[in-house]
Amino acid sequence: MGTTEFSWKLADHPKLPKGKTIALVVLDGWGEADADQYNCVHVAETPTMDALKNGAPERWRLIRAHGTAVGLPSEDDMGNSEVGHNALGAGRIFAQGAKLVDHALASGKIYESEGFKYIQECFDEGTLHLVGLLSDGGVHSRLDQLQLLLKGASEHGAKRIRVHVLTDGRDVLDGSSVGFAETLENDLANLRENGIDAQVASGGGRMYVTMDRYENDWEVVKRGWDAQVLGEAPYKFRNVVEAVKKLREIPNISDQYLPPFVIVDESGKAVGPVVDGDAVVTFNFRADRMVMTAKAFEYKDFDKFDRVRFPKIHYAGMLQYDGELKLPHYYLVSPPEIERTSGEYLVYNGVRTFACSETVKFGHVTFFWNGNRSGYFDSSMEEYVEIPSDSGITFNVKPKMKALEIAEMARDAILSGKYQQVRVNVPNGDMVGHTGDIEATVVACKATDEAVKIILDAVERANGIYVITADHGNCEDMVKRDKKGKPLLDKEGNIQVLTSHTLQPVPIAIGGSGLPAGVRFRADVPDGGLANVAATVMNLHGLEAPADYEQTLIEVVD
Ligand SMILES: O=C(O)[C@H](O)COP(=O)(O)O
Ligand SMILES: [Mn+2]
Ligand SMILES: [Mn+2]
Repeated sequence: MGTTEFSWKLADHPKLPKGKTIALVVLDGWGEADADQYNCVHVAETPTMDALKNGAPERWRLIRAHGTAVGLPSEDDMGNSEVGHNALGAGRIFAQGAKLVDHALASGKIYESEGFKYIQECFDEGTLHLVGLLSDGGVHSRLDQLQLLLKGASEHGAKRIRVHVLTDGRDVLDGSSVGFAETLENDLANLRENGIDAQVASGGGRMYVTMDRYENDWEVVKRGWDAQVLGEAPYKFRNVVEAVKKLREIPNISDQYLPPFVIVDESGKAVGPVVDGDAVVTFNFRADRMVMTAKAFEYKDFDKFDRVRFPKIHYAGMLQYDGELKLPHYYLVSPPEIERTSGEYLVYNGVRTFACSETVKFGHVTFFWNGNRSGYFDSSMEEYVEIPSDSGITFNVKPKMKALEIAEMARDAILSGKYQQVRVNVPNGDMVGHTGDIEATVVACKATDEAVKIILDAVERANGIYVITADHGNCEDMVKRDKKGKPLLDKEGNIQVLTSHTLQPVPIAIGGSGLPAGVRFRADVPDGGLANVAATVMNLHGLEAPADYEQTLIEVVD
């Protein structure tokens, strides 16, 4: 077999010119669904997006954004930002964390990993702490994986286990945390019957405790640290089911935002603070919302908040969360090796890139886009700008978020003539969609559309090209439905609001005054998905995509 030497240099596209400015816009959580009153894209005034859809059928289409198209275990798995932006940026489909963890647990290989052996060293004398999101959402973690890990760890020598739960209600229905807590309690009771001292030790809602991302608000991580490590929290309960039920009674408190609590014994003492000699595993496989906590557990020098105590522990992540920082050092399952991403190719092929979003999505168009790698490939060729997000609020309060600021930043970057790729994420449809506030989500969709308009106007002025797409669905369907698509009602006859992502496809539109005539979507890639976008964009930059990238969505007809 002959080998050709690897080169970062890409061949020129035979028909498309180099040097065009491309605006690459990802509308977070913006899928395509049938029109009804729970489809906020439909309800909102969205003239710009409507014009793209209704204007040029050969330059607007739908692409797949969930399930196997983005490396998830099954077609029942909704898409999410991590796998979506990984696919968009890398141009290929990688088996993702959810799937890799499934395999490692099923084969037992997880227990042979260096990471597991490292935490196992603490099992004789210390406690094993498992910290993570308690739901079957499959976006950051999965309950069945936690269950297997609990069983496997006890079979591999863990004698004392403490679980620190984060309630969800964002990737799953609000209120479902009670059921997940009951299931977990039941599993831990079974372990206790088998002589393992296993209990829930602390908890809190994922958006208020521990799972912040991109350093938006370290207070969130601190609340988790205080409850999990120090055993201190404003609420104390004897068991997790009671905790979740009682805290949900607080007005305006949902699963996502439960305040931190600790479980105490009959004398009021926390049952599971983390102390010297313990092992800690963060069992989420998804990276973004574990990086900050991983730093708190791992870094000796740390100044983001006062940890009060920094116990000598053995810490491992379910996966390694940041490939560049090698964080954490120990992990139970190797993450997908997402290399040779489109961003890295571009810097070797003379394409200057500008990437921007607000804090809550900033890492999506940088870190996720580049294969879960922080930092620049080449700072002389790239500029990443983060617009600070509002913190300490739920985004239904300010549903316009920073869409306008992001669009203006993109506009200025396009008009500056300094960049050939201007890449942004507009977060509103997703971030407001997750609150379950339908009225606010309609406002979010309108704001998104206005942002797109600003960017398209700049593209026209710069004689550039636009590629408008999304990473997965969310705001286009805000109600839980039965198999026939009919909204499901709860016992009181109210609709069940869907705070999570969806299984819907997402739109992709191309155009702009700089788009050469004759460029259109091919008809022979009907199953195209997010991973086909990278080759498409490379073509629009006048480059052929690497041979192993998923095929381009476009052709040029004479
Ligand atoms: O982390 C979150 O906010 C949700 O679990 C998933 O949303 P995202 O994948 O759009 O970030
Ligand atoms: Mn997203
Ligand atoms: Mn989301």
